[in-house]
Amino acid sequence: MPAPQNALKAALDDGDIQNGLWLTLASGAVAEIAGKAGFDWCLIDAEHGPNTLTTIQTQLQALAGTPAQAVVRVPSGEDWILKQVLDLGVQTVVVPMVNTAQQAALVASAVRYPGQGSRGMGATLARASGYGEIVDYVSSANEQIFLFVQIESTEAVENVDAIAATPGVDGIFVGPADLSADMGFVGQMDAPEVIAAIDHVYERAKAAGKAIGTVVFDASDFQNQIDKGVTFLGLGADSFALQTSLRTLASKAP
Ligand SMILES: O=C(O)C(=O)C[C@H](O)[C@@H](O)CO
Repeated sequence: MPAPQNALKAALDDGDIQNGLWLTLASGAVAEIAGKAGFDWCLIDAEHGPNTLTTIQTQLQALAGTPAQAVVRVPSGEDWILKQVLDLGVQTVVVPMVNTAQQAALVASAVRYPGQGSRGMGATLARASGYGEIVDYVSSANEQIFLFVQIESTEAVENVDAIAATPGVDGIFVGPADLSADMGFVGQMDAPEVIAAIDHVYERAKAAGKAIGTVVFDASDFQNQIDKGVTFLGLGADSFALQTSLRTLASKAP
């Protein structure tokens, strides 16, 4: 029995648009609600969300019972955290703050087993292999991994061609908040200079044949992103609960 097929990878490899939600609340219940809502994917954010390996596992278990595919953004591209997260069973990972081709190569190596990388051997006892049930996991896992690296600094934009050309990098994810801040436009993700840099990254990622991802919080921008070639599109976050609460209060009888 081989590793489970990564349906999100298959869809992105086909160029299909995949809409998702950012999970920032580290809640299994919220992950389950979001997974049932109809998103193609739900991303467990361990960079900015208050997540531990235990909360990541809980959310993966919750999402397993829903149609949504699970994605994890790790806090950083260090091999030890990638190993632990992959052993929990996720197959699509987003790595923040990748600024050079050298960093991209190290991350690409960390997410695949020897032959294509240097991922540590431990999954035969872990959730990723069904605690040993998937006897061919190690020999089939590499091909089901989908790695997004984040371009979110001026340095990364300058290096985007080399990063995108790195073997094992499957997608290029633009972090508009961090990129704009690094460019000197803190909080101004729609500054013309920022938009121009993002458009450049999109064009170079397309030229390299890589999937393009980003996350936006303004519904009026969704189609614009898709028109530019984004297929892995975050439409918001679970912290929308606040917005829903405010709208509910605003609609109450006087
Ligand atoms: O820099 C960014 O923008 C991202 O990487 C996405 C944010 O971290 C996410 O929390 C949405 O603001």
